[in-house]
Amino acid sequence: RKRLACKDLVAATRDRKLNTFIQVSVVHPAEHILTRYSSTEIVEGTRDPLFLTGVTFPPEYPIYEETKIKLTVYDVKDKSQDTVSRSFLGCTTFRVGDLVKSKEQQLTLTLRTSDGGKTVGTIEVNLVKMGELEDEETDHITTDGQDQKCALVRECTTAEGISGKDNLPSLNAVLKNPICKLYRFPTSDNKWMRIREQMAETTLSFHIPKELINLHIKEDMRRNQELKDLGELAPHWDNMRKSVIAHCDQMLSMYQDTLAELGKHTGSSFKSSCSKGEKTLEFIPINLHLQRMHVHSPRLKDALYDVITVGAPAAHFQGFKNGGLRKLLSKFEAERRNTGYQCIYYSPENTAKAKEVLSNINHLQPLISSHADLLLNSASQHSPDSLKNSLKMLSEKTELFVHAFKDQLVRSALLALYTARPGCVLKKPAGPRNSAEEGGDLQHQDHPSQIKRQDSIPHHSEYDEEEWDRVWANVGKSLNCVIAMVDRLLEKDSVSNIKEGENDPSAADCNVLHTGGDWYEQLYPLVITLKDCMGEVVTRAKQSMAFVLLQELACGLPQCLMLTLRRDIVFSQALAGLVCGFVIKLHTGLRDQGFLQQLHSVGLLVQYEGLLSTYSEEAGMLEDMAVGISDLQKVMFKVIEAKSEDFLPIITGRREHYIIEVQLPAKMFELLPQEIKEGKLLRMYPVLFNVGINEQQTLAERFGDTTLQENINQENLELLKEYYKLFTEKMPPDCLPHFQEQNDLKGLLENLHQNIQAKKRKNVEIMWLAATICRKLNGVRFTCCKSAKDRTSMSVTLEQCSILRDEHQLHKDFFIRALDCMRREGCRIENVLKNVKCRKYAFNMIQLMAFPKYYRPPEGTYGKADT
Ligand SMILES: O=P(O)(O)O[C@H]1[C@H](O)[C@@H](O)[C@H](O)[C@H](O)[C@@H]1OP(=O)(O)O
Repeated sequence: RKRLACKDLVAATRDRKLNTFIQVSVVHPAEHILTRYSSTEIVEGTRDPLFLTGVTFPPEYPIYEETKIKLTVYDVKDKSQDTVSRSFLGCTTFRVGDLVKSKEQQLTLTLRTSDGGKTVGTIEVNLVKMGELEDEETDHITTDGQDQKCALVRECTTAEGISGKDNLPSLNAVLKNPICKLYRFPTSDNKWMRIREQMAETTLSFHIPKELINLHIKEDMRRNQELKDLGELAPHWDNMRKSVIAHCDQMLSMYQDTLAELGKHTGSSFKSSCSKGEKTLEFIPINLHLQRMHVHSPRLKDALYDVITVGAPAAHFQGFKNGGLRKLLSKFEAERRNTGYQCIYYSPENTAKAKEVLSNINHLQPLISSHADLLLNSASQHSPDSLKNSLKMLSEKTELFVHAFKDQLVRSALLALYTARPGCVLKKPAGPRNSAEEGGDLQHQDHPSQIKRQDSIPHHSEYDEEEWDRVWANVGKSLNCVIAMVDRLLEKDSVSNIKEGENDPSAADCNVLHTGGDWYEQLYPLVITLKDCMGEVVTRAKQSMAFVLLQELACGLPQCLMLTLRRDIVFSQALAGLVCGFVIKLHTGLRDQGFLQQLHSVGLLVQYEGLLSTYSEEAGMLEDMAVGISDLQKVMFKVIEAKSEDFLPIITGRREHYIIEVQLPAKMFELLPQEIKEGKLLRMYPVLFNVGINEQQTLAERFGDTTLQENINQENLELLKEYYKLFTEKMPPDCLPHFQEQNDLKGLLENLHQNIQAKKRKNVEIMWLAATICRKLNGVRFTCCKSAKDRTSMSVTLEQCSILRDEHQLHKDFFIRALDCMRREGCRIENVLKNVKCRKYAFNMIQLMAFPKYYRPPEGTYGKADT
């Protein structure tokens, strides 16, 4: 065991009890400058203080044998003040080399007054190691007296400290600038547990938004082109199209500008709380970090607890004057449906379908075309096996293609488009039709062709309804011709092989030369016909679907584009967090077969704890956040083997459907179950529970409205129950670590249900229950407030200490001390510093009075900070 301790502290006035802390400073050999490095917590009312907080030196920190460490002990007079008033008690200095080379790696030093004269106590210095780190080259220095203890740790704080050696490259690509803190807390049986708290930012904060914006640009450019390719339209529709394209182009250049700005960004990979409102950083999540607690307790296996902390995904630059996405989207949809516009109303489902059809076309057409070329290639090589294979692929893809258009929407949109062509005069309006059936409803104000809205889409006497069926069926027919021809060629080939083989075994080879050209020539015209027929279908279907999109855009310009932008911004922030959570979870669960099975057979639970109030602006943030999190359901993950040293995730897809490919080095990829290796898409189950805790929430409860929070919690409880149901259906009954756990989970869910129903004020029990359920279900935990700085810090530290109490036997008398230690000297105060360049949580007394008791930080750690 290795540590460092001080003893028998002397106070200026004999009868005064001491409130002490130790400040650790470093004297670099070359510079001879004293650099304040860190401090322990304050221990009150004793000359034999017991310090729980430790200090760590990152590996890149220049510490050598000649480096000197100065330990200064202070007595705190009044810590309630903004600047803690303290008086110097004594200090001592030692060389790191002396400690490292000492017997048992321990030094006992004398604490002296500043003039170097009077002895005021002693300090004992030791090196300590922690759990799994034992093998690593990490020196730990702790201070420890009979009763006075303080841990100083020299250890790794690169991602290695977070990831373990095996995971290094792929996690290193993602986690950056880690900060480590060490604590030692007593257990209820008077042993010591060691806790390493870590916090790291992630390159994904920028990488994911950039990838996403890139995809939006491509998607929107394609859509703008599709609008242009709609062909000739009657003046009414043409003007509409012009206006839509002008707006869309403007939007596109905004996305391009944002991407260019983000491209210039170098340096740190996190967006600070102060940059929330910056236009160019709109898509970047606020203050995104991994918060990890590594517990090493006697006789128990080491345990890791991760929480991703991030500011609520919200469109701060656009503001919250009119609320957030939840309200804005439903309001917009209602307006679009009810107000008369000069366009056709398609439901959101139909619009989504149109986008899906377009995306299928764009995906399948080039695929079919390349399979058709491969078929011709096989024909020219006269290779029966490869001919069969190419035909199989071609048939499969063509069937998918034909299937993609089997939709009433395409049919009705073709008619609608027909009526929008120049010179179309509708002679014989048909009887009223069900607009839902048709997939569209013409909303008319002063339409040139005199269509009345209530008439829906009328039939045009000259419109040949069957034409589409013919064009569409031609694809199938021409594929059948190709199949028949291939069959014939193969049949002929085998017959001639037998005949020629009977005469001369080498004749089969000659056959290639004689008939190779034949195969190609005979198939070529049929393949061209297939491509032509497909081209015909593609042009029509694309135009009809683009016409549906034109309606969507035209119906609500410019709000609809602003809403898309807002949703993209919020989604981008949420996705960056999710990808970070997924990557880390995958790395930590790589050797847990149960988890991996759960991942591919059920999917991943992602639980968000929201601390936003339902009052004023934060209500708007919560509305944004709820939609952003729910939109994550559209995301699927896939794990792939990395082919290079670039391990960053790759995104493909479009707004309604994204696939994130996470890359693992070969060695780690090998550990995965076959299903995941084969590229099975992994589903996400995001849930959000919010409990406002601050003074604004008090206002909401007294004078405002809390239904937003109640509705969100209720809806998400249903989602959580669904996930649990799936989990019990798909996983073997003994998959949970403890046999009791199944029942525990049921009880916890019931308890959560009751707490949500209870409508109690600031019912933080909801958060604890939801988080516990998430941990038991192997989920990814998130904690969010406006900027993930103050309230989030209170919540994650409380969660950490509660876990230590409930799962690791933290001595109950030390619960509050441990909590205060973490808040005063832990990673989260560093997070505050990182964000606002000041070590103060941005709370005042009045605010804190409104907080639930355990969410209040210790005296002296909060106050006015310029946020
Ligand atoms: O990290 P937060 O809790 O969202 O920070 C709040 C803080 O809770 C509040 O007391 C303070 O007045 C500020 O509004 C903080 O938000 P910032 O986003 O300004 O850091």
